[in-house]
Amino acid sequence: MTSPTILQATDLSFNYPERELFNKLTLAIPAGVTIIRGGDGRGKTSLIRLLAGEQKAHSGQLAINGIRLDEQAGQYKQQVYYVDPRTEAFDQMTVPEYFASVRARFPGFDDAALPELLEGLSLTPHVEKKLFMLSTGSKRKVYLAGAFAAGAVVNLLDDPFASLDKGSINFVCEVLAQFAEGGEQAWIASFYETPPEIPTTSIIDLGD
Ligand SMILES: Nc1ncnc2c1ncn2[C@@H]1O[C@H](COP(=O)(O)OP(=O)(O)OP(=O)(O)O)[C@@H](O)[C@H]1O
Repeated sequence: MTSPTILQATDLSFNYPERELFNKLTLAIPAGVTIIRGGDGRGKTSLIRLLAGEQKAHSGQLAINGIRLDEQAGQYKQQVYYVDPRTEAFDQMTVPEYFASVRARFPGFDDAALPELLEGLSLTPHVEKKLFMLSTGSKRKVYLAGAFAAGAVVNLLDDPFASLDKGSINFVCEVLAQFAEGGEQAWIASFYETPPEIPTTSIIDLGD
């Protein structure tokens, strides 16, 4: 059975002045887990930012469940969970305050999932800290926990294993494996190599 398309990209073109990245790229991303794989500098981060609506394509169209970014940007972005791992925008929030900000954006936020997510990602000792006090890995784990709880239609995870301990990587694999089993959410994660532990619905290969 083929899953219905959640995110449709049509004829997407995007280049940096000295680097051609995407030329009329068309993608039909279904529910489940889609891996963006590619070597250094192949454009994984750029593609994630384009799909999130954070980076404007030079031409082409994006739509989530028929809602087009160029026509209804607000409604398109309301369906997307994406956090730039380098952002300092949430640094002054505690972990619960960060989750409250995610809850405010996504009506399907799953409060009941939080204790298991915090435990599985070894975040429990850090919950009262502000984000700027956390290590790079712990901060990334807070953003991942936010994604897993948010209930967004489209979830974009840029290199979700980066800076994570082995136990947390295993936990991320387990959670993504659950999301791979259908549902109505698209999980789009970039990796240098396709992780064999995660059952994938589709692969976008940007080459080596
Ligand atoms: N703001 C920018 N201006 C110009 N070139 C850029 C910019 N951002 C990225 N690039 C270049 O575009 C290419 C793609 O970058 P991108 O970060 O999307 O790739 P990536 O696959 O995520 O790479 P990596 O795995 O190394 O993070 C790289 O060659 C990078 O140097």
